[in-house]
Amino acid sequence: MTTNTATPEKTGARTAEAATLIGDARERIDALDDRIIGLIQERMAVSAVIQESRISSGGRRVNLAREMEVLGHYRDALGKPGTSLAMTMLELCRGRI
Ligand SMILES: C=C(O[C@@H]1C=C(C(=O)O)C=C[C@H]1O)C(=O)O
Repeated sequence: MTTNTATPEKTGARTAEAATLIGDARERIDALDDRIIGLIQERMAVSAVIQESRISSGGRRVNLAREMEVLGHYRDALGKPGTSLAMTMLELCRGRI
């Protein structure tokens, strides 16, 4: 746990109270981002196992029908930007196509 040293200068807040609140919330965001990055790295590893297994069996790395399901899942949950997020994540997991 880091000590909150947020100042109005660092946060854009106009009062010390708002700066403290923003500093605390930014610490939570940084912790969430660390967890999100960890989950993405875990997803990349699981995806690699699937891709390697398929390639070893004579198949292709990419399965577009499955990717459409993944894209739809993110779009349903997050709207149009969810599709962009899922496309970036798929690129992280299987490279550029
Ligand atoms: C992981 C798979 O392989 C590839 C990677 C995907 C993914 O990371 O979600 C989805 C489809 C495939 O292009 C899979 O087929 O499930």
